[in-house]
Amino acid sequence: MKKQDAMTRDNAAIARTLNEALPYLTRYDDAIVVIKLGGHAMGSDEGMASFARDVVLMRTVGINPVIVHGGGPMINQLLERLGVKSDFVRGKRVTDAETMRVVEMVLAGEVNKRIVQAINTAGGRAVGLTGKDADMITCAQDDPELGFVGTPTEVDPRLLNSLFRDEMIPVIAPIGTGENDETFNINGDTAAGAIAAALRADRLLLLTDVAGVKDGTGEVVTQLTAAQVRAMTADGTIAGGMIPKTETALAALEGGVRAVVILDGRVPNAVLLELFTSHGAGSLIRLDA
Ligand SMILES: Nc1ncnc2c1ncn2[C@@H]1O[C@H](COP(=O)(O)OP(=O)(O)O)[C@@H](O)[C@H]1O
Ligand SMILES: CC(=O)N[C@@H](CCC(=O)OP(=O)(O)O)C(=O)O
Repeated sequence: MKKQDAMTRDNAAIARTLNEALPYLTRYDDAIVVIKLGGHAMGSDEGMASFARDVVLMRTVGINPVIVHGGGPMINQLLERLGVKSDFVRGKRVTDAETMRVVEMVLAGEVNKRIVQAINTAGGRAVGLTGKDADMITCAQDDPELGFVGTPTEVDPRLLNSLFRDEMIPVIAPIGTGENDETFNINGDTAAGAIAAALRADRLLLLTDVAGVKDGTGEVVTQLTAAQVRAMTADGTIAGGMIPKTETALAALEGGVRAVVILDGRVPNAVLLELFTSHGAGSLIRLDA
């Protein structure tokens, strides 16, 4: 095929894609979409740049995106370099005072700023925060056995709402403050769920490293009700790292989030596929059918 013909064909495909996205673009106008970006879903620099462009595109078409990130693997790397041993109990990091310092340095410093910079390079205006800023996330201690691990008891969304008015993109590290001024380490999924509930978000997207919630035969279930999730947890189909994710999903739905999607963040343009096409990319969970 001649070069000119190929270009005409590519341009036609782009135009058709934009045309087909129109119903979705109008559906999500002014919607609040909270995206949890886990450490495992944060791949190469190209992957991060592509994710950042997706987020800027969302903002450009009138969505209010909020990024809540993890960074477990990056915390592990620094702890290892410092020779600090780290254990997990039921998916949560046992966090003593020294570990907490490292967690805050890595999440609020390195990881948060990497995402902020990628979004700004892509043409957005991202603002990096932790739950400490403007007293956004107040925590109670989770289980004393876990040390400085917190469960959000109150999320104040006012700062986020003012950022939306100025079309800025909040990027939030999962760290909160305790009633006695402690610094708490929050599981990234839990923090994203609590923030989404406080915002009554239209969507909470949990980006992970599997295609979605799988049934007993290993097939991804594309639509799930809260009742189905409970049944699949009770019979052991949902296990391991998927448990905190589905628990977060149910808590967020009960807190007023309209729908939660668990999807593979490593798939290029996963967020756009989910929001703007009929090929929803993962498992959509709602309270009722
Ligand atoms: N029913 C299920 N469907 C999909 N994944 C499941 C299921 N049950 C357990 N899992 C496990 O949950 C993992 C996702 O959790 P996790 O590794 O903690 O994600 P992340 O690091 O992105 O937070 C999957 O890689 C898979 O091994
Ligand atoms: C309490 C707790 O476990 N906090 C997590 C916070 C980071 C996180 O959640 O990172 P991922 O999303 O990449 O797993 C931790 O210390 O690893």
